Amino acid sequence: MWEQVRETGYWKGEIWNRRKDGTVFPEWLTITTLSDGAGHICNYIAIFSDATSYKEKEERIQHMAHHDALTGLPNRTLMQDRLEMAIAKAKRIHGNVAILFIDLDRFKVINDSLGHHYGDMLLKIVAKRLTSVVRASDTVCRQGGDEFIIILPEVESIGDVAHIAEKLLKSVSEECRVDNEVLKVSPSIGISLFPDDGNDIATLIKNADTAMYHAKESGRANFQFFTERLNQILLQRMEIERELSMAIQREQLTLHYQPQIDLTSGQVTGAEALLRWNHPTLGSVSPMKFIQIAEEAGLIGEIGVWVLGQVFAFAARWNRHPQLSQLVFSANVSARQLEDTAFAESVERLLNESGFPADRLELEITETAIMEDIQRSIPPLTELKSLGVKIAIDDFGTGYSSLNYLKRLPISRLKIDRSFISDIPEDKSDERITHAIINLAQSLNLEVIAEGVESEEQTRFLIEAGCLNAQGFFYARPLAEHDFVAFVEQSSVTNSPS
Ligand SMILES: Nc1nc2c(ncn2[C@@H]2O[C@H](COP(=O)(O)O[C@H]3[C@@H](O)[C@H](n4cnc5c(=O)[nH]c(N)nc54)O[C@@H]3COP(=O)(O)O)[C@@H](O)[C@H]2O)c(=O)[nH]1
Repeated sequence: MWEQVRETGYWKGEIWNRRKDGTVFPEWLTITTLSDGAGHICNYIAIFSDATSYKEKEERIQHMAHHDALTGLPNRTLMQDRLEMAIAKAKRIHGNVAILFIDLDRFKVINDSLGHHYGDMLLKIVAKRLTSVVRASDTVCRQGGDEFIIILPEVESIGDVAHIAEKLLKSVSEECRVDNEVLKVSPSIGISLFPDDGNDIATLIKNADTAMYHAKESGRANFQFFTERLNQILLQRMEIERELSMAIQREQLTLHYQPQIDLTSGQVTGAEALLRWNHPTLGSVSPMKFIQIAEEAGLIGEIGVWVLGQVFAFAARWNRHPQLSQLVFSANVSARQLEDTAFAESVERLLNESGFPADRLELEITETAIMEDIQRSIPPLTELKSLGVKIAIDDFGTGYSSLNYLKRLPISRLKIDRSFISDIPEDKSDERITHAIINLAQSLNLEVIAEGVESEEQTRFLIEAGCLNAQGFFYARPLAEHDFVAFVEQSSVTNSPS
C-alpha cells in the first residue's frame, strides 16, 4: 500500500481496522498525497468509511442468491457448484461421488388437505432431518417443491451409500408434530454414482431422478440405484404415459365385464368392469401396467369418469332386458381418485345424467388404498355412500386392516383377495384365512365375495364356508360386451328353476 502511495500518490482499498473497544471491522480507505513545490510529500489525506453494514448486506444478498428461503439449505445454483467441485476432485483422485435425489411421498396430499403452512413446516423439519443424518462435508440442498438433492463426495463404497440412504429413510419417515397435527411422510430416494452413471452434472441428476421414479414405483419409502435397465423402463413408461393421455380420444380404451355369480343359484348377479387398452403399436397393454402410470401422471381421474360413463351407457342400452337390467355393476376406484375432492361430485353428476340407479353401482377400493390413510379415507367414502352407491373393499386380506376401523367404514362388501383362493384346497392356512374373512364379514353384517375362483373344489369350499358369491376364470374371464350379454342369457337359461 505505502509503496503504491509513494509511487503513484494514490491508494484505494479495503483494510481491517480496529475500533477503540478493540473490535476489528472492515474499512474502505482512500489515501492521496499532497506534495510541496519541490515534489516532496508533505501531507497524506485519508478518507475512510466503516464497511461493516455494506459487507453484511453483501453477504446477505450472496446467501439469498445461493440458499433456499424456506429451509435455508443450499439451492439449485449452489448445489451445481458443489457438485461440479466434487466431480472435479473425484476426477483428480479417481474417486466416486454419490447423488441422492429425494422426493417426499404424498406430500401433495398434506399440502392440499391441511394447507401450505403445514406443508412449509414439514419441509423445514425434513430439511433438518436430512442435514442431521449426513456429514458436514456433504451437501443437502432443496431442488424445489418437495425435492431434495444430497451430494456425497468421496464415497468409499456403494454399501456406504446404501447405509446412508437407509438412515435417511428412517429419519424422514418418523412422525412429526406441526401445531396439533401429527404428520408423517416418507421419502423415495434415487441414487446415481459418478463416474459409473454419468460424467456430467445433468446426466447424473437425470439418472438419480430416474432411479427415484423407480423407487416410487416399487412402493415408495425405499431407495433405488440407477441402472441402464431402469433407464429403458423409464423411456417405455414415458411412451405409455404419452400414448395413454390420448387413448380416450383415439377410442383405444374398452371395458370388459367379469360376471359375478350367486353360488347357490348359479345366476349372474353383477359384473366387474375392467379396463382394456388396445394400442395400434404397443398392442394390448395390461391395466396392471398402465393404471399405476395413469395415477402418477394425473390421468386416472379422467379415465375413471370415462369408465363410469361407459358402464352407465352399457346398462342403459339393456335397461329393458330381464336379467341385465337387474345387475349390479362394479368399477375400480384408485386411491388418487378417492383423494380428489371432485370425485364424488362427478359420480353424482354421472348418475343424474344417466338415470342409472345408484344402488346398482358398486365402487371397489383396495384395502391398501383405504389403509394408506384411513382417517382421510372415511369422509370421501361416506360422501359416496350418501349418494346411495355401494362400497366394496377390494383385495381384502392384503392390506392389514385395523378391525377397529373396519366397523366404522361405510362399506357393504368385502372382496376376498385372489391370492387366498388360488391355493385352495392345497394350502390349509389359506383356507383358514378365507374362513376367517367370511366369518368377519358375517359378524360385521357385510356381504362377501371371493375373487379369482378357478376350480370346482374352490367353489365347493366357498359354499361350505358360507361365501355365496364369487367371480373368477372358473365361471368366466372378463368378457367383451356382447359376449357378456350372451353369458348372462345363457346362465339364466341353464340355471333357471325347472
Ligand atoms: N382404477 C382402476 N383399476 C382398474 C380398472 N380396470 C382394471 N383395473 C385394475 O387393474 C388390475 C389388473 O386388472 P385385470 O388385468 O383386468 O385383472 C382382473 C381380472 O382379469 C383378474 N382375474 C379375475 N378372475 C381371475 C382368476 O380367476 N384368476 C386370475 N389369475 N385372475 C383373475 O383379476 C383382476 C381383477 O382384480 P380386482 O380388481 O382386484 O378384482 C386390477 O388390480 C384391476 O383392479 C379401472 O377401470 N380402474
